[in-house]
Amino acid sequence: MTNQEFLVRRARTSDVPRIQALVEPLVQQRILLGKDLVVFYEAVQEFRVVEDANGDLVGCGALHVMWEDLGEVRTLAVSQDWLGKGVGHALLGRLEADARELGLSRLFCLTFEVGFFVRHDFVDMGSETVDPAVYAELVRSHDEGVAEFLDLARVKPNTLGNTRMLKRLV
Ligand SMILES: CC(=O)SCCNC(=O)CCNC(=O)[C@H](O)C(C)(C)COP(=O)(O)OP(=O)(O)OC[C@H]1O[C@@H](n2cnc3c(N)ncnc32)[C@H](O)[C@@H]1OP(=O)(O)O
Repeated sequence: MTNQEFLVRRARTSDVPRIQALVEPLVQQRILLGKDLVVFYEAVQEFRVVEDANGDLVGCGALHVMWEDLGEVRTLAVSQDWLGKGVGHALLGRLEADARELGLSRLFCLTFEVGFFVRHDFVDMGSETVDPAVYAELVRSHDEGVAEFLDLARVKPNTLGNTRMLKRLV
């Protein structure tokens, strides 16, 4: 355990059903986008999870690389019983460390939890996007998160009410 209460670790394939179960109530509330199990398995290397002293999975979060310098924090979720106990902070810190290790300098997220991310030095992107040459490359992606980053019209239903936020890693 990294402290007496919980451990942040890399996800394993055996965690995937528990990650989906953790996220499901938030999908029902339209806070997070629903994903099929196969999509979670394909992304398992992107995930960090938090387990409590009983080995129960109480949090998850993922880092998705979009471009040379750019990544996205995805599927950051903490179970109801563990909210406000530093699990989200620990997960985001680990994902940021992963991002630095990969050589990224900017982190994107799309969220309703603006206060939490502001307190972690994310800022509202407004209508900011990227330079035209990079835009032309990114727009070729089939990934929904990239489309959300670019603020494309086809993903407006996903972004409605959410805030596009960015953090520059130093
Ligand atoms: C990119 C995306 O995935 S966007 C989606 C973001 N996720 C969601 O919207 C899903 C729903 N929300 C959640 O699951 C959670 O609210 C999260 C992930 C946003 C935050 O998770 P939490 O574990 O509650 O965060 P954490 O406990 O670190 O911080 C929340 C507050 O708890 C308090 N807190 C932090 N550590 C402790 C602690 N050790 N003891 C008591 N309280 C604490 C602080 O007041 C903190 O406030 P701060 O934001 O000013 O630092």
